[in-house]
Amino acid sequence: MTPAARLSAAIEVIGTILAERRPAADVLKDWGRSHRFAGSGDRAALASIAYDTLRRRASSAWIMGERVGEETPRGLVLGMLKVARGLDVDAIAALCDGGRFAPAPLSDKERQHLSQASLDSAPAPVRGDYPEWLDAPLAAVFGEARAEEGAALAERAPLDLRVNSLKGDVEKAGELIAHLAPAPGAWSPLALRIALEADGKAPPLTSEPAYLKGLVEIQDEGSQIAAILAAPPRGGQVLDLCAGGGGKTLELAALMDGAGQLYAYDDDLRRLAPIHERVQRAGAHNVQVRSPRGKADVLEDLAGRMDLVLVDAPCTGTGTWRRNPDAKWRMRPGALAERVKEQASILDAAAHYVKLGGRLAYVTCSLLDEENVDQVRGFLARHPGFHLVPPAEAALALGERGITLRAAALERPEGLLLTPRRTGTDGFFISLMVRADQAG
Ligand SMILES: C[S@@+](CC[C@H](N)C(=O)[O-])C[C@H]1O[C@@H](n2cnc3c(N)ncnc32)[C@H](O)[C@@H]1O
Repeated sequence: MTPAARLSAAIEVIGTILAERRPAADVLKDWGRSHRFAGSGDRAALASIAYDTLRRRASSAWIMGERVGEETPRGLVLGMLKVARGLDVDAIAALCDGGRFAPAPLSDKERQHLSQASLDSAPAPVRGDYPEWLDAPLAAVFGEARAEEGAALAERAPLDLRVNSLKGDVEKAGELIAHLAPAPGAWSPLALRIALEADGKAPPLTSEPAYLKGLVEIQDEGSQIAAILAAPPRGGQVLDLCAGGGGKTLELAALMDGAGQLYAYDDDLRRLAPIHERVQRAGAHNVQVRSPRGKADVLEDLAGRMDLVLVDAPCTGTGTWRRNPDAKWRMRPGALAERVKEQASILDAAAHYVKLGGRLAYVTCSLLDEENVDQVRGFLARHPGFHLVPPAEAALALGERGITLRAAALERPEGLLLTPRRTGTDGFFISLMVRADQAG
């Protein structure tokens, strides 16, 4: 396919994503199935145009004189070429030459917008590329910086790896994947960062021997920091209550040096399923997966026994918009209210497993106070036996890097908030509490 034909295909795909409100990945997969002639390079280029357009939806629409919700797929893609890829009007016109598979030539109005419009006077939700209804919640957290925070969340995310210390060290991993030019992480001593290719494509990491042998895992550095700050004690008893596919479970196991016992639970059997194979691959022998079994209480024997309970809570995922740009436009106020309710109930359940002197780590990949500091305040009010661990103390788990992390992150008494703009990671909130009183 020519670059112009890829552009036409992207306009069609964006039209379907917006009209049917379906996840971009599904629509792109369907497109690939019904266009078998397209090669992997075409599919990757198309995905890259579609995701960049979704990342910059509000600013792309603004540039073309349109508004989110009333915009045209063509306007969005053309606007994106200017705001995200920096193409000038002549370069865009050259792609839209009206040829057989190319988009129609630019109209005078489109030419005018592409050559003259700017984001300078645009409101924060446009400059930050997020839905208008989230302006007030984001302003409550970031104030005047919300547009810059949003803009950083509208960038492409790098590919972060975590070296599995149960299988080897950073040097060994670095040698095995030297051809991918990994750079050390800024905070996590076991993080390696791989730059994306020009079109935003990530290398096929899961086919690398280092991955197949369990020496490296794919994990955003923010997620890595969350598990490090949770500081699972070596030889201790730890419960990962919302383990999902086991991203943090594997890291906790490595931080525990494979000693002690780590229980991994998730109330969704399907989400938990990949953990079995991942635990094997990682050589994480101290992990015991507790799968839900109908109404049976599969964690009953752990009550009051845990040195650490990690609640990596279900959340709106506002901190991961770089990786899921279509999710930010699908998010609705009702979903936020729903997550807040779930989080409070999971936190209450988690308290039950923490032993006296044990800790509760609350983590979300959300940026919103409702899911973060408010949630922690609510929990402490309902559970007076728990006290906050000051973020300064929690950050000590990172040694000297903890000092710079605190300076970079948004620090509140309840915890630390990492963001792409501040820490170059996905957005993560991390709060630590200790059970100081039997009352719980
Ligand atoms: C943010 S994800 C976990 C990601 C995972 N810890 C990782 O690092 O890959 C949140 C998880 O919480 C699970 N969950 C939701 N409600 C739950 C509940 N009441 N008890 C346990 N897990 C729950 C969801 O199924 C989901 O897998």
